[in-house]
Amino acid sequence: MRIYRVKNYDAMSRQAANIISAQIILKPDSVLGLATGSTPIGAYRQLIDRYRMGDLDFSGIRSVNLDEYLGLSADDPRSYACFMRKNLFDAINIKPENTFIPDGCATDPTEECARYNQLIRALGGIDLQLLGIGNNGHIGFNEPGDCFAKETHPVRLTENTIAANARFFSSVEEVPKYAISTGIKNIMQAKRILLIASGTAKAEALFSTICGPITPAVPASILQLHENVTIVADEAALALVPDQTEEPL
Ligand SMILES: O=P(O)(O)OC[C@H]1O[C@](O)(CO)[C@@H](O)[C@@H]1O
Repeated sequence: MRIYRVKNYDAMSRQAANIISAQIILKPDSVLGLATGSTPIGAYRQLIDRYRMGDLDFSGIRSVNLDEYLGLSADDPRSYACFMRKNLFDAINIKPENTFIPDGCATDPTEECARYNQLIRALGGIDLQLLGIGNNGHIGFNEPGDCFAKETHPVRLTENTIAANARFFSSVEEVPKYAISTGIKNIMQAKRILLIASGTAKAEALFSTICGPITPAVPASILQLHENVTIVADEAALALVPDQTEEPL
């Protein structure tokens, strides 16, 4: 694991964008695994700025998102499909037909999961998987449990996640209770993983991820077994992790 300890959210966003930009430049037809939530928004803004400056070209990039709420259509402003259009896709030259997100309105979620797994395989796998982390240690919507979830699957969200994500809805009651998430196996099969985190709310989860035992009770702890993981996190998020700083690129 390579850990970059940076000052704050802006520095985290810049450093994450540096890594994603390098991936795009070195492999213009990369498959990027993308994440939602507040954490990646700054990195997405950086990528948009670099695209506008003429420094990045997304025309050959394919993207697969980690997850989607069940019951929200791609047009629903609260869906992750809408989040991605608003925060990244509509502002860059990625081809809409090259962006993939599980269908939250699939009539048969299990079938949708199988289709999504097949899609990731057909794309040749994920070159760089961007991850945020839930304050309970979840990655994607892989919630703490008794075993590591495998491939894309329907999930019941924990009360913790529902409460944490209520800020994107008008009330906690509106937050969907179920989602479709790619699994730990999909994530672990990515060639490279970039996990980003900011703020004290993530400190315990990050400590357990990096320093704790590998356990499905902390889904992100499995990342200790991946050979190419980079964590970019700010001082607040890394407050409990002993300092072994590497200088940012
Ligand atoms: O970046 P945030 O908003 O703290 O969310 C953290 C995590 O929670 C999710 O948004 C899902 O709850 C993940 O996609 C994300 O990695």
